[in-house]
Amino acid sequence: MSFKRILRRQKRIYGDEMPVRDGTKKSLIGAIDDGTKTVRFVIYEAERSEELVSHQLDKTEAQPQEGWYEQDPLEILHNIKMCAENAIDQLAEFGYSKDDIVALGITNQRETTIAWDKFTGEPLHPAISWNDIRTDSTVDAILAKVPDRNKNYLKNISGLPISPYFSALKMRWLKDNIKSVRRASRDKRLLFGTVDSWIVWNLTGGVHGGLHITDVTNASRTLLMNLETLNWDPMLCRLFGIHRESLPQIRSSAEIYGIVKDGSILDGIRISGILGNQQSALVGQNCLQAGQAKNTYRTGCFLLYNTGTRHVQSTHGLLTTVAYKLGPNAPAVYALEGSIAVAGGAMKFLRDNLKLIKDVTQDTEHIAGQVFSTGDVYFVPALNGLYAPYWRKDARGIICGLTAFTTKNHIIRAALEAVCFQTRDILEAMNKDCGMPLSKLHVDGRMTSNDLLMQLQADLTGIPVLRAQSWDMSALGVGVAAGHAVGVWAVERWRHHATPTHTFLPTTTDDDRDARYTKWKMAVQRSLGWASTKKSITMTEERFKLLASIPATLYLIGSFTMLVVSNILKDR
Ligand SMILES: Nc1ncnc2c1ncn2[C@@H]1O[C@H](COP(=O)(O)OP(=O)(O)O)[C@@H](O)[C@H]1O
Ligand SMILES: O=P(O)(O)OC[C@H](O)CO
Repeated sequence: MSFKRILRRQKRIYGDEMPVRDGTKKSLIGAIDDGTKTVRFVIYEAERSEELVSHQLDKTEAQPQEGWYEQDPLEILHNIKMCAENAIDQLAEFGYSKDDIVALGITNQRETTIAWDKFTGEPLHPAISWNDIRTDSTVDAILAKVPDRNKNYLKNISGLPISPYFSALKMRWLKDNIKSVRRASRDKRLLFGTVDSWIVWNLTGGVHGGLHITDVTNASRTLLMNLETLNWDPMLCRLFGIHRESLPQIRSSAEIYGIVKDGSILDGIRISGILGNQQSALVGQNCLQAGQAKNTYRTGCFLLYNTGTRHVQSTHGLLTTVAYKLGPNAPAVYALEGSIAVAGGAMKFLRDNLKLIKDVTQDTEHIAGQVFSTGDVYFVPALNGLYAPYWRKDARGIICGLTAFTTKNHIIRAALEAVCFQTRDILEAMNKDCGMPLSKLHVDGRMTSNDLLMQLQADLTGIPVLRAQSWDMSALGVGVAAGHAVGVWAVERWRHHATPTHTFLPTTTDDDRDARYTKWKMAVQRSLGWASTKKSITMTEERFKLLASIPATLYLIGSFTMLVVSNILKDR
C-alpha cells in the first residue's frame, strides 16, 4: 500500500484527529469481530488506544427455508484467517510485524449455535443464526412443560424469556432433527458452542487439544446459564435435554485462555479476551458505571444499560444479561438489554428482497432524505417476529398507511424510522424498569454513519444522540478486555475513545413525537398474531417453482384436484 493510501485511510478513520507517531513501538492487540453479515480483524496500538489497521469480509448467509438463517462455520474460520493475514500485511507499512501483537480478543454475534464433532472437528450442521425462527415448535414443546405455558418462567434464573432467539432452543432442535447430532451425542463426540467457542476451539488446536470454552457474556445468552452461579444450571440443562459434557467451560471475559496453535498467521498469539458483540460495545463505549447505556446499530440493534453488580429483573420485556467480567476474580457486572432483531437488516431487505435500493450505505440516507416525512407510512420490520419488549414470535412485517401518494422514498424513510421507534419502545421499557429516563443516548455500529437516521433518532426519542468516535466499538471493547488481561491496556487509556464526535439534538416538539409514537404502536398492534403455527397448504417458493415447471393443462387439473381435496378435508 502506498504512503498516500495509508494517509487517506488514516484520515478516513481518524478525521482531523490523526494520531501522531513518535517512532517508538507499542504493544499491539488483535481483535476478531465476527458479526452476522461481516467478519473483521482489527489491530490496535494499546498504549495509544488507536486503531492501526483492519480488514473486513462479507459473509454468505443461506436461507434454505422461510425464517431459516444459516452460516457456514468453516467460512467463518476461513474469513477470519483472510482478514488476519490482510491486516497483518498492512502492519509492515507502520514498522510493525505480527510479533508485536501481544494478545488477541474475540467478539462475536451472540446466540448463533454450532454443533461439531470433537474427534473429526467437522461441523455437524450449518451454524443456526441467532435470528432463525425454525425452533418455533421447539419453543411450544418447552412451553408445554412449564406452568401456565409462561414464557417468562425461566427469567429469574437465566434473565431470558423462552424464545427461538436463544441457543438452548437451537441445540434442542439440532438434537431432535439432525441424525448426526443425535449420533454424536450418543457417542459422546458432540460439542456445542456459540461462535466464540467454535473460533477458540479451532484456533487453539481443534482436534489436537482445542479449548472448549466460552465467556460469561456469551453463556448468558444460551438460556442454560444461571445468572447467580455463572455456571450451567442443572435444571435448565435437564429441561432442554442438553448434556453438560457437550457444553463449553464458562470463563471470564478477560484472562489468558490459551495460545493460537492452528498453523495460521496468528500462531503463537495469546487469546485473552472474549465478549459477545453487544456487551463488547458497552465496554468499548466505556459504559463501565452503573446507569450508563449504549445502543449499537448493526444487523440488529441492542441497547444495554449497565446495572452494576446487581442483576435487575425486568418486568417490561427487557433481558437481564451479563455485561462483562474482566478477570477470573473480578466481579460480574450485569446489564438490562433491549434487543431489536431487525435494524440494519431492514436496509438489506429493501435492497435484496424489494430491490428499492442498490447500495445500503449510499442510498438509504439520500433517497429517504428526498421527502420530509414518511407521509404517515409505518414499516414494522417484524420479519422474524418481534423481540423486546414484545417477544412475539407470531408477529410479521407490515408496511401500513400506504396511499396513492406513497413512493419508495417514504417506505425507505419509514424503515429508518422503524429503527428509531423500536429504540423508543426499549427506552420506554427501561424507564419503567429503572424509574429513571435516559437523558442521552450513546450510539455506535455501522448504521450510525447515517446522519439522517441519527437525527430521526433524536427527534423521535426527544433526547440527544451522541455518536461514538469509531463505529466499531465491539472490536474495541474486546481489544480492551484482551489488553487488560495481559496488562497493556488500562481503563484511562481508552477513555477518550468514548468521547462522542457528534451530537444530534432533538428538533421536534413532545406533542409531535408522541403523536407519531402512538401511530407506531398502532402499527405494531397490526403486525401481531399474523403467523400461526397451524400447518396450512401455502404457496411456498418451492411449490411455485415446481408448479411453474408443469404444463398449463396439467397445472389446471392439479390445482382443481388440490382444491377439491382440501375442501373435502376441511369438511371433516
Ligand atoms: N449508512 C447506512 N445507513 C443505513 N444502514 C446501514 C448503513 N450502513 C450500514 N447499514 C446497515 O447496517 C448493517 C451493518 O452491519 P455490519 O456492521 O456489517 O454488522 P453485522 O454483520 O455485525 O451485523 C447492515 O445490515 C447494513 O444494512
Ligand atoms: O450481527 P449483529 O452485530 O447485529 O449482532 C447480533 C447480536 O449479537 C445478536 O444477539
